Parts: sequence; structure tokens; C-alpha cells
Amino acid sequence: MSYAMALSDITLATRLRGISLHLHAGVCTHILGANGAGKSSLLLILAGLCKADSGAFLLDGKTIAEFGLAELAGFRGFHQQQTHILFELTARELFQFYANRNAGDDYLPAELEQALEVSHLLPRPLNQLSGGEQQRVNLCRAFLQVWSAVERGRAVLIFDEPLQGLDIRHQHALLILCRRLSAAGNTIVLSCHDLQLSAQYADQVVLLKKGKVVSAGAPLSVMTSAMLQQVFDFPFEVKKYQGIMHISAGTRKETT
Ligand SMILES: Nc1ncnc2c1ncn2[C@@H]1O[C@H](COP(=O)(O)OP(=O)(O)OP(=O)(O)O)[C@@H](O)[C@H]1O
Repeated sequence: MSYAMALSDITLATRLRGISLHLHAGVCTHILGANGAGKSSLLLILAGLCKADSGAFLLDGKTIAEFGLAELAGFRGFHQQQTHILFELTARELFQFYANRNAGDDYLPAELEQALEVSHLLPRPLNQLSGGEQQRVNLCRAFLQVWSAVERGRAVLIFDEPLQGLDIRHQHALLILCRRLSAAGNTIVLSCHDLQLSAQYADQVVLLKKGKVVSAGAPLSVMTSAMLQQVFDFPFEVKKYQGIMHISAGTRKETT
């Protein structure tokens, strides 16, 4: 089982205000909220890449400073929003920095290839890939960095808007992969703007508004129409049948 994360009264300038959360090991958590709500800021704190002004962040009861650099690099993967690679590298050259040295040439774990479909992109220069292809390569890089920990169910994976630019098939494939890996013990936290997909695939959602947690818990209990309206200042209709949630946003006037 991977690492549990505990935030206690975290404040970061005007970006995060009094955030207290417990993210259990082996759970896939989706962070939801409007633009500027503080999702990326919270993920930076969870990745240990940004220090809070006050409050405490503990990974399995330890502060980030108590882990060694190599130890962290071995189990903590981070995917940043809108990563642009400035060097003229091919996907194969990028992966050479991260892939398992004991594996053969062009080794890509089957689960990663199944979800992200990057093997045909290996010889291509990254700056010639489409936005969605670049996103898939970057996500693959984040997984590869910690893949041996992922296989042991000991990784912490933090993804800022991983669905950005992905087509619908790859969106579902990635979220299915995240669910499978968290069920195997890995701790996964990601931000998302697609409420329907989060309702379908998150174990837990955290609703943020103006730097504060408004609600957190299982999608079925937290993602009510009233709660979503409060968080996004927008009308929602949430229907549930046979345990499946259907979320529609806005109001639609039928025209004849
Ligand atoms: N480095 C920074 N310094 C100061 N303020 C920042 C910084 N980065 C972001 N902010 C501000 O902090 C608030 C939260 O930003 P953040 O990027 O965490 O939001 P977000 O929920 O991820 O938004 P989005 O959905 O648009 O990506 C915003 O008001 C933003 O303008």
C-alpha cells in the first residue's frame, strides 16, 4: 500500500485557505473547482513542490524534508499542466531519461501502452506532435519515472489536468488505468474539469472554491446539484439511477 497524505490547516498566500484533508493510500482522488479555485496550488503542495505559508503536510506521517531526494524521485510522479518541451527530442530520447534501465530497448509497460498508445510516437520529435499526443507522451514519462514503485503499489502520482487535450477514448483509458493502479495500492490525485468523468471514475472528490475545501468524499454523496451549483456558480442537474450519476450543466431551452 502506498502513502497516505494529510494536510492540516494549509494556507498559501491568497491561493489556499485553511485546507485540511486526509487522502488515504490506495485511493484515486479528483480535485474539482472553477478556474482559479486553487487546484494546481493544492497539487503543488501535495507534490512537495511548493511550501505552505502555514499548516502541515505529512506523507505517511513524515514531512517532505524527511525523505531523501532519490527516495522521493523513486515513488513520487508529477505531471504539470500544459508542459511544453523546449528541446528537440524524440519521445524515445525523452523516455530514455526515465525508463527502467534493466528493461530492453523501447520497453514500455503493457498497461501504459494500452492506455496511452505512445509506442508509434517513439521516433517522432516532440515538437512535431499534436497537443494530445504530447500530453500522452508527458503522462507516460510521469508514470515511467516511478513505474517500479507503481508495480509494487507504492507510488504517489499527482496529475494536473491530465485529460487536457486527450480525445474521449484516451480520457476514459487513462482514468480506467488510474482506478486500476489505485486499487493496487497506489495513491493518485488529479485535477479535472469534467464532472461526469470524475463522478464515474473518482473514488473520492474534493470540491474547492476560492482556495477552500467546500466538500470532500465519495462522488455519490458529494456531487449533488446544490453542492455543484454552490461551487461553480452555475446550475446543474444530477440524476442517479442504479448507482450511476448523470450530470448535466446549464439549462437548455428547446427550440421548435
Ligand atoms: N505563482 C503564483 N503566485 C501568485 N498567485 C498565483 C500563482 N499561481 C496561481 N496563482 C493564483 O492563485 C489562484 C489559484 O490558482 P490555481 O492555478 O491553483 O487555480 P486552478 O484551480 O488550478 O485553476 P485552473 O482551473 O484555471 O487551472 C488564482 O487566483 C491564481 O491567479
